[in-house]
Amino acid sequence: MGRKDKRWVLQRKRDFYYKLAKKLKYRSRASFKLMQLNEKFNVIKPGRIVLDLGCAPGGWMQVAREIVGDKGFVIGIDLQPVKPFEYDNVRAIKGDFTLEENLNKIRELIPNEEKKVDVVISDASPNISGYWDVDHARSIDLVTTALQIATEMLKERGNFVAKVFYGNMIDDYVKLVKKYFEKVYITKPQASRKESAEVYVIAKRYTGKKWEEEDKIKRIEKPDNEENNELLAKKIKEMRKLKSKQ
Ligand SMILES: C[S@@+](CC[C@H](N)C(=O)[O-])C[C@H]1O[C@@H](n2cnc3c(N)ncnc32)[C@H](O)[C@@H]1O
Repeated sequence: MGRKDKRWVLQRKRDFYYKLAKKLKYRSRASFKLMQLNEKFNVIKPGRIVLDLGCAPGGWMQVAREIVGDKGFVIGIDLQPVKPFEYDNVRAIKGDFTLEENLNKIRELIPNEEKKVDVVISDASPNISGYWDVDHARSIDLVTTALQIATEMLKERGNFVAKVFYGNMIDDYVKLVKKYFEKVYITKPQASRKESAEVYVIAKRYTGKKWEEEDKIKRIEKPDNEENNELLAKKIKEMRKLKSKQ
C-alpha cells in the first residue's frame, strides 16, 4: 500500500460518520447524507416507492427502507453487485442505469400497474479522473441521465435527489431541473466532507412534463485517456454554451 493510500485508510478510520456507520450496521457512511437530506427536505415518506440509481453497497437503500417501512418499496441499480437485503420489499439489480434494457428490468419490479415510482434518488459517481473539469462534466452527464429517468419513471408530484460534482455547468443543470420540477434546491449535508466537490440537487414535485430530447447530452464514448478526458470536458461545455444561446 502506498503512502497516500495508507493516509486515506487512516483518515477513514478516524472519520466520525464512518465509525457511526460501522456501529449502526449501515453499509456506507453515505447513509447519513440521505438521512440528513430527508430530515431537511422530506422527499421520502412512509409507504412510498423509491428508485435508487447507483445504489451500491446499499447504504441509501437501507435508509430509504427505514423511512418507507413495510408498505413501501425500494429498488436499486448499480454496476456493482449489491448484497441481498433481509426484506422482501427491497430489491437491487446489477447493471448500468444509462441502458434502456436495464430500465425495463426496473419497470418489471415496480409494484403497481402504471409502473411509476414516488421518488428517484441518485448518489451515482462517475469514474474519477482527478481532473476537476472532466469529473464535473462526467457527473453532469450522469445526473442528466438520472433526470431523464426521473421524468420517465416518476408519478406526477414525485421527488428527485441527485449528487453532482460542483463546477461551472451546475447553473445550467439546475435550470434544466427547474423545467421539470416545481421547487429545486442545492444543498450539502453535514455528513458530506467539506473537501469533497459533491453537492446535492433536491427537486420537489415533478410537474409531469415529458422529457424533451434536446435536453439530452449526446452520448460520448467513455474516455480512457487524458487527451480524451480533456476533449470530453470541452465538448460538453461547447454543447451547453450552444444551448444557452438558443
Ligand atoms: C458513492 S456510490 C453510492 C453509495 C450509495 N448511495 C450507498 O449509500 O451505499 C456511487 C455508485 O454509483 C455507481 N454508478 C456509477 N455510474 C453508474 C451507472 N451508469 N449505472 C449504475 N451504477 C452506476 C457506482 O458503481 C457506485 O457504486
